[in-house]
Amino acid sequence: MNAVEVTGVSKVFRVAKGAEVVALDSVSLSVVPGEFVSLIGPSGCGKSTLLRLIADLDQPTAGEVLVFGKSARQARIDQDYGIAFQQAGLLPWRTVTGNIELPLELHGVGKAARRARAQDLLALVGLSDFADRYPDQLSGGMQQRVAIARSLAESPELLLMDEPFGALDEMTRERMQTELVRICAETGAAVVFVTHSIPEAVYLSSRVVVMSPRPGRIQEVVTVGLGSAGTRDDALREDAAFFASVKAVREALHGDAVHEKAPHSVRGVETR
Ligand SMILES: Nc1ncnc2c1ncn2[C@@H]1O[C@H](COP(=O)(O)OP(=O)(O)OP(=O)(O)O)[C@@H](O)[C@H]1O
Repeated sequence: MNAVEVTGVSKVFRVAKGAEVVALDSVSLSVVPGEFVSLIGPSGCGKSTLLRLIADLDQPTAGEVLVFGKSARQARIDQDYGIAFQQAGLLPWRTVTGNIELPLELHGVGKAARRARAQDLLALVGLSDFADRYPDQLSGGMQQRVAIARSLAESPELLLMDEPFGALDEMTRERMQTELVRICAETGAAVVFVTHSIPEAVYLSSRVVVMSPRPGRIQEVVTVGLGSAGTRDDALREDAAFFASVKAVREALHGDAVHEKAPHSVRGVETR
């Protein structure tokens, strides 16, 4: 059974004066268990919309979204996935441990079990020494690591991540990417990951889904053959195979620019 099955999904937003924005048009995508899939594409191509539909934070205008064979709504009710978005979204009045324990607390997990789980997760993201700090006492990168730990609290088999490293400096970002790959290898979670960074998408993913805007469609899916998550380390960033995949994704994105130009020139000819 697929972790995510998106079939023929369209999303139309009604905006001012009856106008419509076709954010997604007939998008289909399958993500198998344990697979890391990135969504990349120009601003406004519908990446966040697609992730929000999978997370049932919004509903499709047409088509179907299944998560582990259930409706998106049922999967949300059953908390079948963890979510980490760009803003860490931590509760400022709770300690790091309190934030990580929150989803467990909401599901009635006992105090001792919650504490033990939080300690494991803090070790996993390298923040054991910061368990009793408050979010505003941490750097942005540390806060995002806490958010990732929280998204992993219930050992989800699926993580939905929308630019979780977007605000980080390049060095912290690369370290976080390495940590995320390690975490996924350890937990076997599938991931749907939205990013603007080609190297980030290539480093993390087994497949990179390249999207195009107006209307948002899947333009190309680039398979990245860089080995399993467990074998990906920093040396990979200097590897010829890595650069080849970066080039393939870049070309897929540039293909979009070529497609966009063509109709304009045709229209120009028609109006003359
Ligand atoms: N709630 C909304 N109401 C109206 N239009 C929306 C809404 N949410 C998204 N859109 C529109 O849908 C399109 C896709 O937006 P979305 O945020 O999914 O793109 P994106 O690829 O994630 O962009 P970015 O890379 O800039 O984050 C855009 O044209 C956006 O303006």
